Amino acid sequence: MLVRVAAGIILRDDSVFIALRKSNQHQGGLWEFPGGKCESTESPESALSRELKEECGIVVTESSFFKTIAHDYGDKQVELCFYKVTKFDGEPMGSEGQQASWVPISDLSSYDFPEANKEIVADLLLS
Ligand SMILES: Nc1nc2c([nH]c(=O)n2[C@H]2C[C@H](O)[C@@H](COP(=O)(O)OP(=O)(O)OP(=O)(O)O)O2)c(=O)[nH]1
Ligand SMILES: [Mg+2]
Repeated sequence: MLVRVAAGIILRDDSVFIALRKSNQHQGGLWEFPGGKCESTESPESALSRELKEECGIVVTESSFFKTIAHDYGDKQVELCFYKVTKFDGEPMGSEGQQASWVPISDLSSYDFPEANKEIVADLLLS
């Protein structure tokens, strides 16, 4: 099963907004950049805006494509399109009851992310 996912690296000053995946979800208990699956005819940009509205309550007003990462989890193959979200309306929160918070980019290595995110986290730590 291959799923296309759009995820937002929501940035403000030197911090990034991350959320904890619920224990019953795939890769549960790990931190993520909020986002979700692209619907069949949906562009990644549209999926990003829709998912960040649903999951974090923000309206994306400026974003730029960062990187695509393909990863095989064995039970699931994902193609993750990461976008940097640099402007948005509203204050992000965990709208679906998930734990979420702003963390300094320099602290990202203290959080456990899914395997597919390791390269992105490394890129951010270097930037
Ligand atoms: N959103 C997000 N998903 C990630 C990241 N890293 C990573 O491996 N994934 C994987 C976990 C899931 O298999 C998939 C995303 O699916 P999802 O569960 O967020 O999708 P969704 O929001 O549409 O959720 P649902 O309604 O189908 O439960 O991508 C990440 O940083 N952000
Ligand atoms: Mg999601």
